[in-house]
Amino acid sequence: MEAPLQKLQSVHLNNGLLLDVQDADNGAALVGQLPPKRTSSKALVKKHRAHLKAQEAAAATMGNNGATGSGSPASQMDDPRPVKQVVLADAYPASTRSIRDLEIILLDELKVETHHDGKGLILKAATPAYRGVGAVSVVVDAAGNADKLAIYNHSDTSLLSNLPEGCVVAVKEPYYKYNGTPHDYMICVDHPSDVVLLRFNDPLIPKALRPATEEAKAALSKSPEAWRSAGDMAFLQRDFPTAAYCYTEALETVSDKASTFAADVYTKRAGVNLLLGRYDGARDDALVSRTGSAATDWRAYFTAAKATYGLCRYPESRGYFEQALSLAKQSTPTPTPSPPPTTTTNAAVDGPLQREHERCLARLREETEGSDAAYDFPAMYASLSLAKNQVHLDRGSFLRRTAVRRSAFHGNGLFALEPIGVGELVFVEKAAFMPNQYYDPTRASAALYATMVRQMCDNPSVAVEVLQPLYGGDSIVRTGHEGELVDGVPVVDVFLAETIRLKNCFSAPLATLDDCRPENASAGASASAPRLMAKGLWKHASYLNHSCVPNTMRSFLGDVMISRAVKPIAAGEEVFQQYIPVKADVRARQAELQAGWGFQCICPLCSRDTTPEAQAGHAHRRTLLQAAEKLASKHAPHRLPPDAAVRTMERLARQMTASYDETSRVADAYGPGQPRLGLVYPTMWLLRAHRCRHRHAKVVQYAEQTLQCFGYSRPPHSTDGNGAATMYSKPGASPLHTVHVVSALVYGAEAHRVLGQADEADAFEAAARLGLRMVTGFSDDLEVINEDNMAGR
Ligand SMILES: C[S@@+](CC[C@H](N)C(=O)[O-])C[C@H]1O[C@@H](n2cnc3c(N)ncnc32)[C@H](O)[C@@H]1O
Repeated sequence: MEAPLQKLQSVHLNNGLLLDVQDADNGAALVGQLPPKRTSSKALVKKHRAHLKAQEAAAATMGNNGATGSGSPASQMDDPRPVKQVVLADAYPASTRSIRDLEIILLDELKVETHHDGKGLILKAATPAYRGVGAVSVVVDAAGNADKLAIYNHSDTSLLSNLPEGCVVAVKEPYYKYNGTPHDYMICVDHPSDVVLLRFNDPLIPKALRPATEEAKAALSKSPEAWRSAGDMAFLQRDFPTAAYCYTEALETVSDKASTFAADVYTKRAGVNLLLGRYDGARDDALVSRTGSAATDWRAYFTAAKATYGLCRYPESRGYFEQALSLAKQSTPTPTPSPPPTTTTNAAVDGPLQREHERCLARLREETEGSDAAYDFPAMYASLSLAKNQVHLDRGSFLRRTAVRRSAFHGNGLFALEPIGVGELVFVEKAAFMPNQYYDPTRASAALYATMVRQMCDNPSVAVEVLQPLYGGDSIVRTGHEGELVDGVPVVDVFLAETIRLKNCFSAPLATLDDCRPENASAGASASAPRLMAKGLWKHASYLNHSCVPNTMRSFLGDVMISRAVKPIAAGEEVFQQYIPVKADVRARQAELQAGWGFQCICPLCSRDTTPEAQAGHAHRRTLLQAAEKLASKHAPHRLPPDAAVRTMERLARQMTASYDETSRVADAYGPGQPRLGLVYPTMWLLRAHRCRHRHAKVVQYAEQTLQCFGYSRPPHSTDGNGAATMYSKPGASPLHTVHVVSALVYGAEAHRVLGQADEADAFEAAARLGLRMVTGFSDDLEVINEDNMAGR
């Protein structure tokens, strides 16, 4: 399999610099060939050491200068680790074969720009690694050949992320890359599962690569007890990856895996795995560590409960908590004789175990009840803080009202399992992955990719749940072995991870509620200063197909996505979301969907907008809209625009209305209940301009017109309190709900009240409150969208 040479880029997350842009043209002639000349081992090591020295010196100089800005060692400690940006054009699958089934070759057999299918390398790191976007070291093979090895995407929890000097690794089905300058090549490992750390006494290691020093030889003959002590030492130094490694060696070398010694080491490794976020391993180790004695087994179940809590598998976690509680009670049941008679002195039961169990029960309540009360959204909102790193909220996912089914639109979709009323929760989902990094889109994407890959490497079950089922485009190849353990590590295909990320991730503000405030709504919206958002992946929401006029709306509180119905949804009906805010111009929005997600939308809005009759008036309406936008750019509506500007905008709105009316006469388009999105902009401008001038009757007029532009009728009065829901529930209509609908309702209510029309004002206000809850996920505080709060801006 020969990959074409591509321009390869690496993105440095700390400063967004492109670090490694190569012009690969010089290497094109060498594709599939042995390199004409090899650099000697001595020269490679010398150059590498010089490079390391220069890096150290640069770091020391920056430190001495007291540099604390981005790029300084101090700031890099806090910054996310650099990450390689994978280039999908270069995609190749991860190896799914054991190193033991591959033909072992030598470095001088590697061909340039070639994936060596069916082949493997056994290599020893001859130098300490240089760490940038990956770990780069000089490696040697059994014949004494040397070359450079770069491994990317390794989790910090693995010793391989540092590629320590002296370690011996197996590289499966290696890719040999031309590095852009003459005679410069490198073995490039993108998939973390394509490289495996070998134990020093692994029979695969050729004699020439076996430990030479007395110290290393002594390590080979270390007793299980000595490995355990080494693990304890590393643990005390908080070097958890090394501790896990040592405990593993202790377990590999102990003869009786069922001994109390082994149980003790399993317990220790479970604890370390828990600290490292390797929850699958923590649970498995904890369960293996059971000895049949209640006095120790309650701890094993407690660890298993915490590990499965970390994986958000609350029913399983509750099971372990219950076992832990029951055993803990048995182990030290010392009832106190004096009152109260039922209390025990068991600190575990009364302390952390009980507390953690209750926390788990709270998650289960959220998952099953899914009510506003169970979640307490205002408390979630109040707890959010970027500065304090509080964006990951401790909450369960309420998913039971919807399920994945085959969709008539595309592949799988999400379907309602029961009727869902307007404004009700459709689902609430905690992100599977969402780094706490609110960046511009490129850096936020890189951060999400890195988080996904690391968490999947650390937890095979997570890799299976993501890499096997989620849609990743039509061209991606799956082997069916994603997440499977091969040579002790889960198969993680980083190109597949990236394409899944691309198709399924969502951008999330810290809180949608804050995004709705007029003073924030336009902030950071330009291309040169894009709005800062985190990117995350929500597994259940990944099944949502798009509609420009969807029946749900999403909002965010930290890493929790809230989905509410904006129309009544019948049992069995497909649930849709809007992937991106809908543009009035159908060609522009179709182009965006095609470019981002590869499909042509056929929702009711797009179907109508693309008929020949609708298209006939399209060019005219676009010209009118451009004129309206130009006028609005000169005169902000809330800053008392001159009369002439108001008259011009009214004329443009009339002309636009006439154009829609004309289309509506000849086709089933743009009638009542069908949005006229081109009119939204001028109508909203007029609504705000008249509000600013206190022309209340005009405000009412344009509030109603704005509602019509989105496909709604004015909210009816009702004595039973259902008027608001009625507005959003018109059968057969395909309206579009946005925060602008809420603004129109709020300003309409305000004007009605000033005009003494209390019933109308109440109806508008009730509809606004319901509408705002759907937009923000929970709040109906209309003060949030009051434009008066941004006076002077
Ligand atoms: C996040 S996935 C949605 C779930 C996907 N249908 C599945 O089978 O898992 C996004 C992909 O679904 C497809 N898709 C979403 N909405 C669509 C629509 N309205 N019409 C056609 N394809 C759609 C596109 O291929 C898009 O890249």
